[in-house]
Amino acid sequence: MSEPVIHRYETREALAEGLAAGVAAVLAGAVATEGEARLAVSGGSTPKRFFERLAAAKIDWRNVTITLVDERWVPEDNERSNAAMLRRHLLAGPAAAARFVPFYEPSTMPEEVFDTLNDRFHPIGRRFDAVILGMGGDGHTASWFPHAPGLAECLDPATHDTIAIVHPLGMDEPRVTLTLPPVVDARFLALHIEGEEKLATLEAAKTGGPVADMPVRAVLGAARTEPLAVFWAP
Ligand SMILES: O=C1O[C@H](COP(=O)(O)O)[C@@H](O)[C@H](O)[C@H]1O
Repeated sequence: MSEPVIHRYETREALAEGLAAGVAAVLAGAVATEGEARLAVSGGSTPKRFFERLAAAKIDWRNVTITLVDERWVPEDNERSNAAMLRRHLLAGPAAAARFVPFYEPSTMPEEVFDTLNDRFHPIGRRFDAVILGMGGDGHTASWFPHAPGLAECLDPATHDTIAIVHPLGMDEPRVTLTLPPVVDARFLALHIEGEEKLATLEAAKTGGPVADMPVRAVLGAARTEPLAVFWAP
């Protein structure tokens, strides 16, 4: 397990500014050298401020592809949709010119459209210029929930699938998520967390133990040239 580098900010605003500046530099660099850039971001509530700062970055968004790290299996008119949150906070202003690749397809269960989604994500999933993860208080990241049916498929380092389906215990909604390889193969990999409680969760994950108890350990334990960058503010 390589030690993550923790970037501590005094405020959530300063964190959003700092993370957005870093991600914008990575994307601009990829556009300049390769003609295009690929970014995967998390959903939930934490990234909103960061999205709004990033959306204003002066880069050639027409050559940037953005997708989610994971999605709740709900249509975009549902308030729990990560895609809807991303459209509101990131695909606004200059960043509206980016190409967005969503997970959700109308169907009752994601299993019905797994092949379509896997084919959709395969070309962009290897390899991302930047992946920004979030984390829940239970140690889940992406939609890798502790002991969830589907977790083993998510975390298989040898899988050729870019996405996996998860059925988190105690939740009605299925999830669709990137698998471990496209996440840990990202050029720039960051974990964006806020609050003392999440810092304590990260510290608990770092002490070691079963990955299925705290799936964020799969990221902490991945062999990478660059260490995981943690962006934290109280
Ligand atoms: O459900 C999810 O939760 C995590 C953490 O969300 P937050 O609201 O605590 O920031 C998020 O990273 C993930 O993308 C999302 O689907």
